[in-house]
Amino acid sequence: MKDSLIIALDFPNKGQVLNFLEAFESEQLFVKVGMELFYSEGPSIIEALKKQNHKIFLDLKLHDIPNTVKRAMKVLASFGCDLVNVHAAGGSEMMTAALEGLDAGTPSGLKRPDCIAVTQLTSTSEAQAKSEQFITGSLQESVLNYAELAKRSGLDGVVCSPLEAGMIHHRLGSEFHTVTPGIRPLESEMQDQKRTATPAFAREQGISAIVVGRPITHAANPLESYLKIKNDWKGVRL
Ligand SMILES: O=C(O)c1cc(=O)[nH]c(=O)n1[C@@H]1O[C@H](COP(=O)(O)O)[C@@H](O)[C@H]1O
Repeated sequence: MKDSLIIALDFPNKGQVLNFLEAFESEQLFVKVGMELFYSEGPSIIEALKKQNHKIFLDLKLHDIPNTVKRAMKVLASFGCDLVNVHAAGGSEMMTAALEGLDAGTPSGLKRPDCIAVTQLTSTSEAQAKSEQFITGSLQESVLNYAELAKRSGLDGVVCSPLEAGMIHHRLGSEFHTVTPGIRPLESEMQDQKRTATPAFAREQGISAIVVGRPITHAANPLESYLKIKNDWKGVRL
C-alpha cells in the first residue's frame, strides 16, 4: 500500500463505476469500495474490479461485538481484497477477533488483507469530539490513543487525517501504516470533511496512502484531476 493514491468509488451502482473507470484504462488503480456501492452491488462489484486488475480497499468500517466481527471478516477475506477496516472504538478484543477472522477466511496461497482501524473520522472536528463523544483531552490525543491501541492489537495501521499522520509515525514507527482521507487540493471545497490537507502536505508526513473521492469523482475531467493530485502527492514537478 506504500505511496498509494486510493480513489474512493462512492457511486450508487456498478454501471456508474464502470463508466467512470473507462477514462482510466491505461492506469492500474487502487480503488475503495464503500458502503453505498457494496450494499447495492454486493461481492460482484469486487469481482468486476479484480477482473480489471485494480487493488481494492473494502471500506465497511466494522464495529460490533468480537464474535460478529470475526465471522464477518472471515467472509470478507474470501473476496481477495487488499485492505479492509474496522473502527478502533470497537476495542482491542474486537480488533484481534477481526484479524482471526481474516486469517481464517483468506484463501490458501493468498496474502491476508491488511487491516486498519479508523481512529477519529476526518469529518469530526475538535469541538464535536469534545461535545458529542465526551473526550476530555484533545482530538489529537484521542487519535494517538486509538492508533496505539490498534498497533497493540496487531493491526497493520490506521485511518486518520493528514494532520495526525506525522505524529503517529513519530510515535509508532514508519512501518505502521497511515491511510488518510480528508485530502483537498487548494482549489477544492471541504464539503463534510473537517480535518483536511493538500496532497503536497500529505507527502511531507510520511503517509502510506491517501484516499481521495469527490475531488476526482466529481471533477469535470476525473483523469486529469487524478493525475494532478497524484503528481502533487508524489512530488512530481511537471
Ligand atoms: O475509512 C475511510 O475511508 C474514511 C475515514 C474517514 O475518517 N474519513 C473518510 O472520509 N473516509 C472515506 O474516505 C472517502 C473520502 O471521500 P471525499 O471526501 O469525497 O474525498 C469517503 O469514501 C469516506 O467514506
